[in-house]
Amino acid sequence: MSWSDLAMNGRILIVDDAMENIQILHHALRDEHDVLFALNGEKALQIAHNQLPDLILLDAVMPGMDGYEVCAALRASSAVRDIPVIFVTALTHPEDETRALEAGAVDFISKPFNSAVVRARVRTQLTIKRQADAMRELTLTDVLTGVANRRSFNEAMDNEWRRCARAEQPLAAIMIDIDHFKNYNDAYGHQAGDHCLQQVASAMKRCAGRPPDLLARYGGEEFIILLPAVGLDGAEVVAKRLLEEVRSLNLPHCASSVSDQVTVSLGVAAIQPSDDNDPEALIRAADALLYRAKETGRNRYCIGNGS
Ligand SMILES: Nc1nc2c(ncn2[C@@H]2O[C@H](COP(=O)(O)OP(=O)(O)OP(=O)(O)O)[C@@H](O)[C@H]2O)c(=O)[nH]1
Repeated sequence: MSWSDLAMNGRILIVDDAMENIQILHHALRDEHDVLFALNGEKALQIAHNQLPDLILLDAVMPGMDGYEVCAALRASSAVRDIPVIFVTALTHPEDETRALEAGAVDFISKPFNSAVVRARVRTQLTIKRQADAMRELTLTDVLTGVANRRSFNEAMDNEWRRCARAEQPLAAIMIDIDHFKNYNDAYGHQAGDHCLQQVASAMKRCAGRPPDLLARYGGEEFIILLPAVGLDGAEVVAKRLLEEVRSLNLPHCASSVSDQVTVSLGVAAIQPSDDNDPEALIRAADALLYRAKETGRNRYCIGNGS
């Protein structure tokens, strides 16, 4: 993607209580972007959460929830906190502009505005937003396999833990380790080892691909899958599929005592998150069960409840 691409084809939400103002902005932006609109603050928040626009153009003065309140509500929600907001308003005092910026807006445009200036400012903010998204993606992704990294996993675990505790739903984790991977590296070389990790990661991704499921690289050749709202029975289904999917890669492993192909061992645990336990309990349980799977022959899963 080039610099200029970063500034185009955004999803822009226009929020204004006057339809004619929306129409003018829509006219200014429609050739470069996908435009959504809302006639009040409540609707704007709903659309922001459901459609995750790249940028919001927000009127300050509206009946009911005004622009400042909308901005504060956006900033208070982690799902939409990073969507940049540009105020577009008939207010012109420096205090109004200051208040908007203090509420979290990234820019402030006074009406009447010039369409070319609005387009240029939207392009600038869109570019910044996309650069920030790309940076964030980099900090959360494992470079070799493209799956989530440990930091990303920790964030997801905290969120899902709280979500499952509130909803009184279970949370399952599967810890996965490639069998005799040191021998694999020694036999085939480190580069082949890297390639093996990539293929095993892709295979595992196919087994746990529903939106709340998360596959992460937990350590060198150790992976973890988090399965929100899944109990032990569901996790066992995923574990069986994982073993099968890795076997069906048919990757030769001449230095394994278990099989002539690459295999994995799994520790499968589930827990009911609450105030009386913590994420570590689930990880510890999955890790102990993985250890047991290794001890009892590898190329298998061991399963149990977290305490
Ligand atoms: N190629 C490659 N190897 C890695 C990477 N990260 C870790 N490893 C290797 O993974 C191996 C892990 O070996 P061990 O933890 O001793 O375990 P193992 O040989 O898999 O044996 P078991 O787990 O007991 O079946 C080490 O040799 C690490 O060097 C990586 O990114 N690329």
